Amino acid sequence: MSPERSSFRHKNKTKLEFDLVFFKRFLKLATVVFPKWTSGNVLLCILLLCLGLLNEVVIFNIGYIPSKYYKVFGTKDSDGFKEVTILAAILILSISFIKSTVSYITSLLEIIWRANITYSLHRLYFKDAVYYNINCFGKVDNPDQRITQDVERFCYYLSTVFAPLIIAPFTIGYYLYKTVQSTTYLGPVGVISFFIVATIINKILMSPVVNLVFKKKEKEGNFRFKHMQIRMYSESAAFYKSGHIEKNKTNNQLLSLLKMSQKLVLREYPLNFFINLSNYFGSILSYLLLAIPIFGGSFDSMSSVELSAKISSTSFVIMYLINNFTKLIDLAADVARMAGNAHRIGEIMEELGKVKAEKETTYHFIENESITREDNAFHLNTLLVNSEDNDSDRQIAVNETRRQKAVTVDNLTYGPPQCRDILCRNLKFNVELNTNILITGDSGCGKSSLLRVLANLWPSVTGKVKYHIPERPHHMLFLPQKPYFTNGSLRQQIIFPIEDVEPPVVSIDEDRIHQYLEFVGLTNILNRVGMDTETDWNWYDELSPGEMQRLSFVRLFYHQPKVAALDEATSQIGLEAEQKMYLKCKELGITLVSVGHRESLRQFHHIGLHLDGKGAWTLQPITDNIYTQNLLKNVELLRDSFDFNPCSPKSSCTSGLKSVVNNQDDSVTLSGFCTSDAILCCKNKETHLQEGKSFKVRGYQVFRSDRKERKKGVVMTLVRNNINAREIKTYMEEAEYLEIKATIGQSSYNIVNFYCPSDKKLSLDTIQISDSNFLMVGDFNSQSHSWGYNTTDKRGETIDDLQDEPHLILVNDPTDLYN
Ligand SMILES: Nc1ncnc2c1ncn2[C@@H]1O[C@H](COP(=O)(O)OP(=O)(O)OP(=O)(O)O)[C@@H](O)[C@H]1O
Repeated sequence: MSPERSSFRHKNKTKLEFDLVFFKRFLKLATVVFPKWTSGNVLLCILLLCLGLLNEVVIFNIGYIPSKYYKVFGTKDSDGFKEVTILAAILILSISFIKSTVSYITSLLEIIWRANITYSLHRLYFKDAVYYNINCFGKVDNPDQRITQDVERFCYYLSTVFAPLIIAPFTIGYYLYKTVQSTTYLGPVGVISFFIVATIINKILMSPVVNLVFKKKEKEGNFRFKHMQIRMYSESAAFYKSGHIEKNKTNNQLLSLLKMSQKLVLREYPLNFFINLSNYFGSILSYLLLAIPIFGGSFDSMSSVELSAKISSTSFVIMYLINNFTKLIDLAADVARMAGNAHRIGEIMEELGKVKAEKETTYHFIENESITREDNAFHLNTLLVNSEDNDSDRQIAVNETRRQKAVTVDNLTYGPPQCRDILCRNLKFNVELNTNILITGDSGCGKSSLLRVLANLWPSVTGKVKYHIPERPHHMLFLPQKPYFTNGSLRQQIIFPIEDVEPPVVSIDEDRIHQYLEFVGLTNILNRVGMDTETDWNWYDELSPGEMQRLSFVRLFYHQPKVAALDEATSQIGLEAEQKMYLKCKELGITLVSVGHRESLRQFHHIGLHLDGKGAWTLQPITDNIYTQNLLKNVELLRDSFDFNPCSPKSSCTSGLKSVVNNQDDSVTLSGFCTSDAILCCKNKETHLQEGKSFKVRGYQVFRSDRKERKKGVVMTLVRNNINAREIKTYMEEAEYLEIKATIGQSSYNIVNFYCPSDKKLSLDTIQISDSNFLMVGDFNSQSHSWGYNTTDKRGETIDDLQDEPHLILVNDPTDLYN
């Protein structure tokens, strides 16, 4: 939150005064400061009260010591002198003990109160990401400063005024009684009237001070924030050589603070003037009060000696009473500062309560549902769905899933909180395990915002997000656009957001962490800082942006959540590293919801969600990923280069591309080979070749299966001569296929050339699908929405099912439907 924004938030604020609102807030704080009557805190206050009273008694007696010395000196009473000296020594010891104990208890109370208030604020602040909402959207400025500094100042001023305030009723009561005894009603009435008038004037003078203390605190926060900003982004600022601009901006913040401080001291001036006036007026008030009976003739009957004695005794108690009242008036300045701070804490407490309540009303967590395979499958290559599509059947097609659902986004409309802009309307989709989703769209269209809504950071306008998995790090983890690191050791960064155990447990995790650090290329960091060294630096200053992203991936690999939301999590690392990270996620079975602009990300995702930023969206299977494009290109090359069978039409030679590609690490290499100028392999069906009749293509090895009874011939695969290939299976019972193993570089690929005439059984169960590097090309004589037909027939369903389990990817050339 920028300082400008924080001051904007306060433009419409009502004036904060020493009024009812203050008393309400103060009472609320009192319940936090004194949670129970029996708490140690209350006992300390009682002890403080007792010591305060004792202090008054001792001071009172010390006041008599000089007169006692006069007396013993006057009578040359040496025994009396010793007694007075011993008494004086005891009183001095007592007062020293009492005063230092009072000071100790006051400081102790200050610490306890600060702890109580800060813990209470932390409880509200760190609950359900309220800290995020209050910092981004809350209506109070500088929450951090309120919690760290204003609470400290409030407790300091409270502890300063607390002891005098609790003792005052007792001492005032005692001296009132004494005054009544010696002066009848005149003394007390006069002193109380003085106090009432002084209090009213004080209240009038204090209110603007309270408001200015509040505003000064805000300016202090803004000034500190500016320095914090420079501290956090010093390198970026230095690149811009922006020292002079930042100096001006920081000086402006300082100027604004100084102006406010000036205003405050100016407003404090009349208050201090009145406090001093009250003090000195109080010192002669006793004589003014005595003047009334003296000049009124009440004491006319007394002799001058009696009158002197009367004046002496009466003025003594009145002065003591006045002194007690002026002590209270003296506190006015501190009370004003305490009130200013109390307003700031009270306000943030109220705001935290509001934000927390709002969060609780928009929280839609659903406990793990039992999910049957039947109702949870997702047709990967299902129909394209978009926000304008009102055909419920088509939408059902998308939502009709056979995979395990992790998150359901149901009719979601969202936009920035407290803002009328809508970023996306009526969004519907499921996040399903093993189906990666890529969210794309222009900058500012609401991609990250969607993740914010998924993470319950932003409320939805309508619709909801349902979680079918718990929102815990090993089920669902978010890697935000700006990587986050807490203070602490390297291990603590990796296992975050789980807390480390003290001392760190050396377990199998240790090996895993080392492995992952090595995998992402961060062993240098481990060597530099060690695993458990408590660092006192800021991780943001120590790591490069790319390293921060790599370290975030170590965190991801460590937790291995079922679902991870990655917000441009690879934007600072190269394509090769990006591929490594994504493939590792696949290996670890982490389903990804990624936000990103890079084209290279498409290959790792199955569904694309595109947002236009104006409310519209489209959800589309990603079939034009890199592999597909390369393979389709390959088909084109194949068509242009060869006509293997002069008897059959050219198109049947290549039969479009209805293949099933197993998307594993090395497929990139395979697709690379396929797109190279040389065609490495190609397949054909219905060769029209007679059994045993020789057929050669220059530069290629020919693998074919012939069948006597099929005039049209069967399947044939051609492989470049320089590739090591061998036939590993020929199947001819119902459908017919030929499987070869081709070794390219370090990798081997199983390539199945498949053909099933329409009158034959599909026989897919006879095919052994290997874990990786598996390519199946064929004509299945079947129809499915998955490859662009309007209907799905039985065979289509069977083929849809085939891809599910081993996570095959169906690649389709939509322009060649018939074949
Ligand atoms: N805290 C916020 N308060 C108000 N508006 C916000 C806030 N955060 C983001 N926005 C606005 O919401 C819109 C969507 O922001 P979002 O961060 O989702 O964009 P994005 O699509 O992820 O963009 P990019 O690709 O640049 O990261 C933007 O117009 C942005 O200004």
